[in-house]
Amino acid sequence: MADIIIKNAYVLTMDPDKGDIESGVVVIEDGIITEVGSSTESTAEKIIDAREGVVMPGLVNTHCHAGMTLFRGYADDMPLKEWLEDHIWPAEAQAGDEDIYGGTLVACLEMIRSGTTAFADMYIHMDMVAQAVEESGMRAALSYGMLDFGDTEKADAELKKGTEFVREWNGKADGRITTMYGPHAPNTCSRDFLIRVKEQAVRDNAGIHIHVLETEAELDHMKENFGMCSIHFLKDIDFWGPDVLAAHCVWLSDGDIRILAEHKVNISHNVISNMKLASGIAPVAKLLSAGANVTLGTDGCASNNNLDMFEEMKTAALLQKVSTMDPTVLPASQVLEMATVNGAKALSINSGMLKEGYNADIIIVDMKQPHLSPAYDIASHMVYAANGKDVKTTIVNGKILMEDHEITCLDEQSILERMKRISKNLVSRINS
Ligand SMILES: CSC[C@H]1O[C@@H](n2cnc3c(O)ncnc32)[C@H](O)[C@@H]1O
Ligand SMILES: [Zn+2]
Repeated sequence: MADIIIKNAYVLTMDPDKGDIESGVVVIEDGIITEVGSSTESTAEKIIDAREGVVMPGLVNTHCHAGMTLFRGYADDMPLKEWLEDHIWPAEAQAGDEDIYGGTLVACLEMIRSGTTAFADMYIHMDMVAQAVEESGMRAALSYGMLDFGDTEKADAELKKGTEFVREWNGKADGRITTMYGPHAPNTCSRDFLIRVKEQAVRDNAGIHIHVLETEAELDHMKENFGMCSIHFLKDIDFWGPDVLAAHCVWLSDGDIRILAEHKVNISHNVISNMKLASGIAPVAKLLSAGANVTLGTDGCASNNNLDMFEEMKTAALLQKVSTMDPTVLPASQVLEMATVNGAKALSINSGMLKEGYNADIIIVDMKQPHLSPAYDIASHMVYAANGKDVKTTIVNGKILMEDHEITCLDEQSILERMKRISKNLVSRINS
């Protein structure tokens, strides 16, 4: 007998071999999708009637700092350097284990509610982040964010912490947690440190998550100090490869785009954060044309200021169209691919499609709503008309984390109460 059968659904499989199914079923057993389309199986522990709903793969958020829900609305309307150096970093220095744990739980609630089933995170107090992810039921690729600023003692300590985290948590939570190395950026990590991180990641067979060319200031810094941009600098030290997840990638030349595509680097496009911090417009249409694996991420809550991947999809499509003055770029189907199939590939997880043998990371979107009516083209609605609040059911690894808008995996009220308490205490510590 199956664990879950979802029936009577419009199934947006994202599987190119199968396409969409008007009224089909998805069967789940032991956390894995065992059938999609039609099924001979009619009994299951749980049957979900998804009539008037769209069943699709959960969205994959490829760049996040989940604990930063703590700083949602804390420092707005300024450029990255000032935002980080004068506000966020001093505030993070005051945050402790309890704060990051509480902030990450809020992020998990927000992501589950808005249809994200997996995310890549780079942050601090990572044992607490991993504990929160384990409890939430979500899937995540976690990395401890390391900065050395050229200080060799700090570099040693940071790499030790990063390595311990990678080794301790990889494969934990029934395989839902995987780990990566997280050197912060080429302008906050020294050349030697980045070389050591790459060597360590290769030894541990782990991926690397890094911010790259987010701002023009980074480009200027790299040119002044190394005579080349971050993309060429990282190429020079043999850093690039399909194991790397590069967030932002805004300030790219055509040559940089070729390097990223040739080395099969995964790129996380963080359009809303880039717009809010006025960092610039990433050349996403060109990256996709060059064959790069472009995915979507929200970045942290302090530069977005939410974790809704539906907003990210729509904004990514619209900004590329208007900035290239070409309405044909980033059509809805391609944006959906970025948020599902491409994201799963970047995190090396067997998710992102509804297909036999894939992880049962699935969401159901409620279509019985004025803003989704009529429904000629489901992909169009998912990108241009829907939002995170339309997600009514979220399943990860075959476990229901939200059903009919009701969170089933976490105690939502107590998490929100905890956030009130910890944020108040944190701000009073920062201001004292
Ligand atoms: C050391 S953990 C990660 C580190 O990154 C900071 N951060 C958050 N958003 C951004 C961004 O857009 N660019 C660069 N760094 C960012 C976060 O506050 C943590 O300190
Ligand atoms: Zn970031």
